[in-house]
Amino acid sequence: KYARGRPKYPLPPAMPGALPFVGVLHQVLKNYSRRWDFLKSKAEECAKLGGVTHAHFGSELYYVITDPQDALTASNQCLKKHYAFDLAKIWMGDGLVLSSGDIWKRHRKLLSPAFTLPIIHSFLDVFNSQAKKLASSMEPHVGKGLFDPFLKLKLNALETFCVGTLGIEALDDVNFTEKYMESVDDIVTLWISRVVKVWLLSDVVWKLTGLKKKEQELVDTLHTMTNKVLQRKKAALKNKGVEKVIESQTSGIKYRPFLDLLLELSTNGAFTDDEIREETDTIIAAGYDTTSNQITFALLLLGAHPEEQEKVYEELLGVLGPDRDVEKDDINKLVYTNAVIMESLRLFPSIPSLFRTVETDVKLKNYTMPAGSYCVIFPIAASSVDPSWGPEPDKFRPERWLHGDFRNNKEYSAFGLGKRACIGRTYAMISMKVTLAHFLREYRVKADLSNLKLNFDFLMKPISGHDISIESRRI
Ligand code: HEM
Repeated sequence: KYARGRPKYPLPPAMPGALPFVGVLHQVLKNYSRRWDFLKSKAEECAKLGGVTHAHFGSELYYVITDPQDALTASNQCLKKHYAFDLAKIWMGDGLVLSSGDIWKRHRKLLSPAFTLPIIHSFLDVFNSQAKKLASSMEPHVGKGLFDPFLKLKLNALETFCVGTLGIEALDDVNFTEKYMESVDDIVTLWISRVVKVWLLSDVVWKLTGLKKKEQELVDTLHTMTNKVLQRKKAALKNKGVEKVIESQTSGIKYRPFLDLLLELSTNGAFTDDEIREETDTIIAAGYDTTSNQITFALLLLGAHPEEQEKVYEELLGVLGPDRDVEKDDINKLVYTNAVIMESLRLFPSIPSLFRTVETDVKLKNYTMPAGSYCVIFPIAASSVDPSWGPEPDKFRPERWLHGDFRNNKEYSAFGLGKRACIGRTYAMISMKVTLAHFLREYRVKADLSNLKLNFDFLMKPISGHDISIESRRI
């Protein structure tokens, strides 16, 4: 209490269950293996207490925010990430997700042209062929009972990235995606244990436990892999010339894949070689796990809601017929499919909370957060207890997206809020629609949500009970 000093401004209600000295530290440790249930219950309690609460984590002051207007203010005013994200700098440096201040502003401006709608439309060939590849890889499971589709979905999303966004024409190392994915999973697990088991935050302890060495080995593996890709790409561009553009067959749009654009920026001197590697690692890491995770949630929800699944199927047949690829004019016609994805993002947001540092005093509607505190913004996690989402906010009802009049910004909040909102939102939405379009025309999915268990590292993930079964639609 002494270390915390007297609060500079009146505090919002305390988060229930906080103890005088440790704040909510004991709860965080106790709920280590159920981190998502814990955070969600805190978000719901916060919503019931008016949308802003406070808690101490040791001597640190945290504001928990669920109120939509305050969430937007905090997202826009507190652009610096929480210090826990600095752990990942050893891997992603000052890539877009981790950087702040002028570096973030400059990189965001330079990278935004790579994520516009015409560029994403030009990836449709890759999205369609990858979605068909995914659907046929599921064939051996038809009629064979429950299986876990998660790994295949993840590998497929990572491969889609490599081929489409990065523009790597051939992956000669067939284990590239597996190796990359395993190393990412291992390093994230290390960091989460370091943040939650606070004694590991000491560099000395981190080194003594041997975990620092393990971390460095994983980072080296990831850097070596990205550097290899970059060198190969550079050599190819040197031979063909930087001006080379690819023409998409589906959209007819000429485009320059993400890596080519980055390398072009480096020839202009806008990015150094290190910055290019950092941004490449960042975009891959931020993109493949999120989309495959979200597709898993959408399949589980549809598997547990056969009526809604039939409505998606009917829409897909109506717009695309039984076999046709998704073309750019189809995307806006898949209204119900879109609603299903949005509803899955609302109920199971892959990134449910934004952790930020308060650098200068920030005025919310009823409270002021002092510089030096932190905020945890839940743009959507309390929606299951929020009546403004319409009837039965805790239930899967895609219809709410067809005629909902939600408060401003809400429909996008699963992709973050304000200036730092997800740069890959359009990529994610279109690639998920294409994946579902091929998968659901091929198979009828069944799932049981009652055993679903989730956990939360940097993403909210299904850890058990997410098996599905599939039957062919073609018989
Ligand atoms: C379902 C899929 C996705 C979801 C739910 C999602 C969600 C989010 C959220 C909530 C944020 C804000 C994080 C914060 O403010 O702390 C974010 C940021 C970001 N996302 Fe996504 N994302 C998805 C897919 C993608 C894809 C496909 C890409 C890349 C192609 C991507 C790249 C990024 C990047 C680079 C940032 C950092 C932006 C910045 O700080 O300026 N995301 N995402």
